[in-house]
Amino acid sequence: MKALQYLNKYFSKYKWRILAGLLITVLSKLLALQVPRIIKESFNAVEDYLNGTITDLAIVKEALLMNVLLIVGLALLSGFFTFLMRQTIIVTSRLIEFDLKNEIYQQYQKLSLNFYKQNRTGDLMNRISEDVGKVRMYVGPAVMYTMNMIVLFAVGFTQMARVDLKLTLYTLIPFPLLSISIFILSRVIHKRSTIVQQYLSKLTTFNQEFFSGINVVKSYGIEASIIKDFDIISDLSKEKNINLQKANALFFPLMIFLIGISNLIVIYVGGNQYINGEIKSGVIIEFIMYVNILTWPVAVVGWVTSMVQQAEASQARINEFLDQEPEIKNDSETATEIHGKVTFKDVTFTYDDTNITALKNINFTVESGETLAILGKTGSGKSTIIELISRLYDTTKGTVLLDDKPIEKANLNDVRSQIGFVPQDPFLFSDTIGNNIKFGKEDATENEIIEAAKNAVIHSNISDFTNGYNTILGERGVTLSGGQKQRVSIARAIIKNPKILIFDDCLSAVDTETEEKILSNLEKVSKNKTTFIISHRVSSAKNADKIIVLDDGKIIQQGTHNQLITEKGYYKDLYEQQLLEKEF
Ligand SMILES: Nc1ncnc2c1ncn2[C@@H]1O[C@H](COP(=O)(O)OP(=O)(O)OP(=O)(O)O)[C@@H](O)[C@H]1O
Repeated sequence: MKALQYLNKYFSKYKWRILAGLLITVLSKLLALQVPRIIKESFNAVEDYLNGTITDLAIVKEALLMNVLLIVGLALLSGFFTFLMRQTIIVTSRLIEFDLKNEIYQQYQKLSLNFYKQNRTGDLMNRISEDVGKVRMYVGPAVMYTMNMIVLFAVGFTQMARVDLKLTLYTLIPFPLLSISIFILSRVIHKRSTIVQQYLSKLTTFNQEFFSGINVVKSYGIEASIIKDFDIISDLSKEKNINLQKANALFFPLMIFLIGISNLIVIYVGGNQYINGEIKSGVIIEFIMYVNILTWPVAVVGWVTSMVQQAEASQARINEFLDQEPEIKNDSETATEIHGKVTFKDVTFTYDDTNITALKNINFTVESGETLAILGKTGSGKSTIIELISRLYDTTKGTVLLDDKPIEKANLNDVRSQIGFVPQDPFLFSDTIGNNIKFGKEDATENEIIEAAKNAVIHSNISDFTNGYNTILGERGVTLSGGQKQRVSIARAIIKNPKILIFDDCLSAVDTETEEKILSNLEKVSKNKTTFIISHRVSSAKNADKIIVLDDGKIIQQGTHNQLITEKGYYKDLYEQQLLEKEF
């Protein structure tokens, strides 16, 4: 129950609704439990007439009619209160479900990049949907059935004991057996449903990866082997589901069997008491009705226990994420004005998950408004530098300074809002092209969007689409080419008008002519902005104020284009090689 304590704050938030639910439950059950007594009185009246205690038939008939009307009235009222009970408690559980989902979602937004690397998407989705659903069963139905059971049992038992204590005790003999066996069965159901849940998670993750990689699957023609893998998981999932259903199927027969035993006891013991003249026949009918009313809450004990156990397991999984502190925290609440000077001072960085030291003792300074080009072989650490500037990670050793102060001291939101980042593999949302560009500046006007698109040399492509900037992208819309996606992503960064612009190898998918155009536009746009250009092409780097060349996480060359082409090394080789390629 420890994990579930987390939900107490929500119980406290909705305490008045829950208390109202409790009150309504008490009323509804008090009314429902009057019915057996009224039926007993009706039977007793008939019995009294038959054995001559009452002689006036009209009185008996009138009593019967009154009782029938009373029962109908009670049933209607009790039904109305049951409706209200569900309205209060189940609605409260939906409100708590809503709050909890929002809380998890907000936490997902806060958590750092590493968290997303360590956890699979299917798992993240399951915790916010399936697990929250299980927790809702605890805050809703489990609470409602528990209230129901306590009220029914307390009131029902008192009423029965008042009528006949001996018969009450006999009637209740099978009840502990009933609750113990249902408790055991519920544990089995719980274990099996946990396994079913795990397989559901595996299936979700499998499908999610398959749909994301559909291009690769189709182009490699490996559908058959994917189907085979899917069959294996889904076969196991089916087997586990059948196992669960076998246990579920035992639930009702077991309950009906034990109710039957209780009824037999009432008939046998009550029948003997009747023969001995200790009770009237109406009491037997009354007790049979109590047995049937009380069995359900007893049976529900096991079910509720299993619901609580499942909710406990789910809440523990949710807490695991909620308790995680974001690795990158915003330590400064005060606003920070960003000018854009970036300094790396003896920076070393090791990725936790792979233990790869991607940067080793890096030192450089880029003045505000300057452009730095970063070149180097693949895997040399270029993107890692960018990740440290955007504070997606913090350094392992050394310091990144922003405007001469450690970047950790700056307000994280201000840092990120002053960075326009174009990643290597741009991501566009399933939305219109215009909205994808506006993503960088929500209140951008149409003219600003067009201006940014022109600077990214994508405007004419967009204009060629029938719906222009209103063209929908993504699953149900147009698929852009790699180069077009890169340029929309560049427009998104430009429109933001940030102090720092970062282009991570984002011109790789455009031809050299378009690259030239974009670079010349960028020169205008990036005036007074600190700009980082990562590239494998000298053409992208040559106009930069500074160039650094990385190899295996270390700076092996730095200087300007004119300096580096005269220096023996990677840059000169690359320059000559690309010059030759151009000539051919
Ligand atoms: N998120 C990560 N987790 C663990 N290791 C990583 C991660 N990202 C990069 N690495 C490793 O760090 C090293 C540097 O990677 P980085 O992406 O910075 O290189 P790069 O120079 O940008 O390469 P490319 O030109 O191919 O984009 C590589 O060995 C890579 O495998």
